[in-house]
Amino acid sequence: MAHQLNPKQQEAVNTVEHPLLVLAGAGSGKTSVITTKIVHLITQCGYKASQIAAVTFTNKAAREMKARVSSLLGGRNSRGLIVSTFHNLGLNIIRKEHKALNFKSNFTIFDDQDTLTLIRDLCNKNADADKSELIAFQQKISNWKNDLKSPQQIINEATNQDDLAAAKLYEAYDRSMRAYNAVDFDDLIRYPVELFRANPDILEKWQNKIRYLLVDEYQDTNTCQYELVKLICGRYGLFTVVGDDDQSIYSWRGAQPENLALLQDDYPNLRVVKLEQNYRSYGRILKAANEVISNNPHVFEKSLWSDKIYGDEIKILATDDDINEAERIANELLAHKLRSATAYSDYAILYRGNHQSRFMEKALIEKQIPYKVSGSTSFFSRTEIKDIMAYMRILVNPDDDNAFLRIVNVPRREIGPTTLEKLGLYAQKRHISLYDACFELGLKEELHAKGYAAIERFSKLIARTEDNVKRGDAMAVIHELLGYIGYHGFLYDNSSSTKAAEYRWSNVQQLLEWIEREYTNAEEDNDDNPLARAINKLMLREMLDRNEEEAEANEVQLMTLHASKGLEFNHVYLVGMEEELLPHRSSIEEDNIEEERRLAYVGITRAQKTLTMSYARQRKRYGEVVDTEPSRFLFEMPQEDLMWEEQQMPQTEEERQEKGRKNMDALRAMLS
Ligand SMILES: Nc1ncnc2c1ncn2[C@@H]1O[C@H](COP(=O)(O)OP(=O)(O)OP(=O)(O)O)[C@@H](O)[C@H]1O
Ligand SMILES: [Mg+2]
Repeated sequence: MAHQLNPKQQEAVNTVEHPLLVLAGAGSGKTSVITTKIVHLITQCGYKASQIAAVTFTNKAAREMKARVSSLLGGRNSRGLIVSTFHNLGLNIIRKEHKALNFKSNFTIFDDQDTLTLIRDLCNKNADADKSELIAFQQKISNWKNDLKSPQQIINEATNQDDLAAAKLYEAYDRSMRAYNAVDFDDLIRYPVELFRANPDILEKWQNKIRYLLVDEYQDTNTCQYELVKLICGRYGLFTVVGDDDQSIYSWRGAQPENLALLQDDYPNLRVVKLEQNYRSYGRILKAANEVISNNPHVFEKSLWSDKIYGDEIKILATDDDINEAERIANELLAHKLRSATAYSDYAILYRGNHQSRFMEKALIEKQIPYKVSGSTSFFSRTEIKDIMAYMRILVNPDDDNAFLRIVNVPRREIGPTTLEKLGLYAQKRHISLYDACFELGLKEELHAKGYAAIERFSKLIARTEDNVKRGDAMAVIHELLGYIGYHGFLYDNSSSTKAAEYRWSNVQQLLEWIEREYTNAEEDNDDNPLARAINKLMLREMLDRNEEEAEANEVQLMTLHASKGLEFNHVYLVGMEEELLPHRSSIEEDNIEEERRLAYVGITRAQKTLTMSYARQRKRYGEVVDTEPSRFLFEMPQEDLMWEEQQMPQTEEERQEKGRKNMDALRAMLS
């Protein structure tokens, strides 16, 4: 299965003494270079596997890479090889260096929802306050962290009252996170960077450990991640990074394609290798992709060619509405499968936003087509999973107030909002966590007897369980806890049907299995807090991806365009090709079409053999049915390679002119 590398790829693999950037378009074998290079370093250059770290973008990609390396190494040892995401690498560093960072070993990871709750509390807003303002704050804080700015710096830089207020909020946020013994996703990168900057000895230790670093999807690293790369690689810059500026799709997380250019400044001895042969897609698909992306301005000129066959025309389905679109796609897929004797796993359905999967799933279920939705949030954003995770989090870190609030009344314990408010005030006054406040004598005087009794029952239950976890078989204790609180029955009382309840309960079982597996691993590593380690790992959604791995059976893959990065499928369906969906409305408003075009480029280049696209003429948006327009990107593709199911017949004169203008623009762009 190992293929012969072309000379350029070989050059990239052999360049070991210089920092190296591989800059190349989709499907040109960048990831293959990384995999082969790891093997080369171990077998030809005297590196131990444990001295090499490779950073990928998703856990799924990390797993695939690890498996690939192991198989290429044959019998040789790949023990200690680090292949992980930036966040997992950061988590590892924090875990090992938590003392220097002033965290307790049982620190928790807050997800976006947790941090939003915290921000809401800090702003003194109630639960149904307008979210958009809070999200804006959340985004601001995230940006500051990614730019490695401390709260103090931001406060000093503030020039008006609004800025100052936001800066103060950042400071309060930071303090609270410390108090909770918690970190957020941005901290997973920021803290290692701060740690390394402040402690040369710790940095040296890590530099000695990681002797060679490889980074995939480099175009999506942000300032903070780049800083981490620079610190780990030190002066000599023993690294290989590979990327494609045309696939940069995370600007909203602070990714800067300019980092590609920065490398040259920071490492004057940088070597650059460009790859130009695409090994993935049939000619027509590659041509369409190239033409769409040629509408973006380019810093780095690239040209991709393929010696594969030209392939079928790209089909464009015109459908009535979202439901019809889903049914049509399911039918098309089934018909294609019957005609060409393929497996379900040869197919992927890609979309712009997670919400688009709903109708798709329904249609697939009706046709009994096995499928798998992969993505970063679906499983872990389920209520039952969040509930159980909150129980787990409070067991490993009782100071986690968000977890406390999530489950204090789940299942119902008759603890009313007034009681909670008083508890909150009390804890705030005393600068302690909600959980600790439960045990203070002073609290009793503040609460009604009934409220206090309920709080006491709850806190004692947690204390008892925590104690039992420490003493013995944590998993048995957890199962017992769920039995005791009657979570199973609670699900039945709170689900729309028995079937829904069963499904939710099976999710809980699934989660417990994952926890158990991680717990056992941690125990085998003699971790002094195995449950904490297991829960933290889960918080990083790693288990969700593992679920995908198990399911890599014979199933159609459903995912967002963002999640599809780096992957490839024989037959790709790109749905919802409409204005305001792809390109997304917010990007149109912000005049950020280029990023949307890159997203379309990522989608198109996932396809190996066939590509089908669809749009709906009407779609439900925020509860309202609206008329839609086919995406401008459809008109940017070479029209001779498309097979429109329906001739585009604009209705009014105005529409006709608009269409004509679009077509002309597209044509001009193609010719230029
Ligand atoms: N020299 C080669 N000969 C034959 N096939 C190759 C060669 N190099 C890579 N491939 C195959 O081409 C496909 C694309 O490779 P790979 O995923 O490494 O590309 P990539 O540049 O990382 O793509 P993306 O930009 O989408 O991440 C894979 O199926 C890979 O096995
Ligand atoms: Mg790749």
